Amino acid sequence: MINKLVSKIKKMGAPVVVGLDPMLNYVPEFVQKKAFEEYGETLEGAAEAIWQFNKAIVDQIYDIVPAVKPQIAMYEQFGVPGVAAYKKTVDYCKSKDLVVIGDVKRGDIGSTSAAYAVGHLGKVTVGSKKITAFDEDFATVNPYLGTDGIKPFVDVCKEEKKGIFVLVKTSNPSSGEFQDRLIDGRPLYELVGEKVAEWGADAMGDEYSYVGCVVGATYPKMGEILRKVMPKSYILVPGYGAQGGTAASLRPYFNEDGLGAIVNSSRGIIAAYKQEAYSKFGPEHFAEASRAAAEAMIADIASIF
Ligand SMILES: O=C(O)c1cc(=O)[nH]c(=O)n1[C@@H]1O[C@H](COP(=O)(O)O)[C@@H](O)[C@H]1O
Repeated sequence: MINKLVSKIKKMGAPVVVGLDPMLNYVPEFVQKKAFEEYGETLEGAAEAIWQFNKAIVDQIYDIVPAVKPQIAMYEQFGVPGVAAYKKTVDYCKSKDLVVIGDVKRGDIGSTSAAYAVGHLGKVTVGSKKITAFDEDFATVNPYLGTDGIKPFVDVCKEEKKGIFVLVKTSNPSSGEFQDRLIDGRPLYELVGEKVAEWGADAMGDEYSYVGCVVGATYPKMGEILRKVMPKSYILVPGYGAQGGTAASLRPYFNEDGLGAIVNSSRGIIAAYKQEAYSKFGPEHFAEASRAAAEAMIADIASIF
């Protein structure tokens, strides 16, 4: 999948991921109303509303961006119907040939990580059959439990030719509380970065490893250092747009050839119609506003090269 991701990025000239983080209050009234008429103001109604919202946006962006990143929390908040909407979204995006990064942020003791890895990236054994469950192309993984929490994911990635993005330096304001702490004089994020390079070394695609990492757009100096620490890992860069990250600071996350990083924006794209800059679209044309915002983001990032 890393090979497919890299080739789609090259073909489209767009190192951009659209984050599908559908909060109900981003879904225009008319979409909510229709879903509630059918299913009532219920979890099923909410799940239908976010699914219809996602579908309209995906139809507008699948030909200009290589990948999407559905954030499972936004679906899980609606319980079982929400998780069904997550799976429907994953399947629909794959049918449109988008690379799907499941933002599930898993990681546990080895045996539990193995179950997460199988459920999200691999195949689960049921009697004599092996069945895919969520079947995303990539998953985000939390490294706090160390090597035995990561290895089951890497094993499944090698089997299935899928990938993971390991949290190394997150975009949020408190990320330094633990991640910047010095251990033997070196920040923890750097030590995690070295581990990512090690975990990924024997799980190589053509140019990049199946093991990528996450480094927030809000910490560009660290992005520059981490690019060198993990030369073969693709960097998933969240924090552009709504969290204040700008294209101007993103050049060091990329390699010389313009590859090596992919930048996510969620709210900035999916709720674009609520922004002044895209207000001309109005709520009825929310998905066209998302396309315009994605085009603007692609142009903004292209301008740094
Ligand atoms: O793993 C992530 O994607 C992630 C890591 C990180 O350090 N910061 C971060 O914002 N994210 C996710 O990226 C998305 C950012 O959304 P926006 O701020 O709306 O663009 C959310 O789904 C976050 O959960």
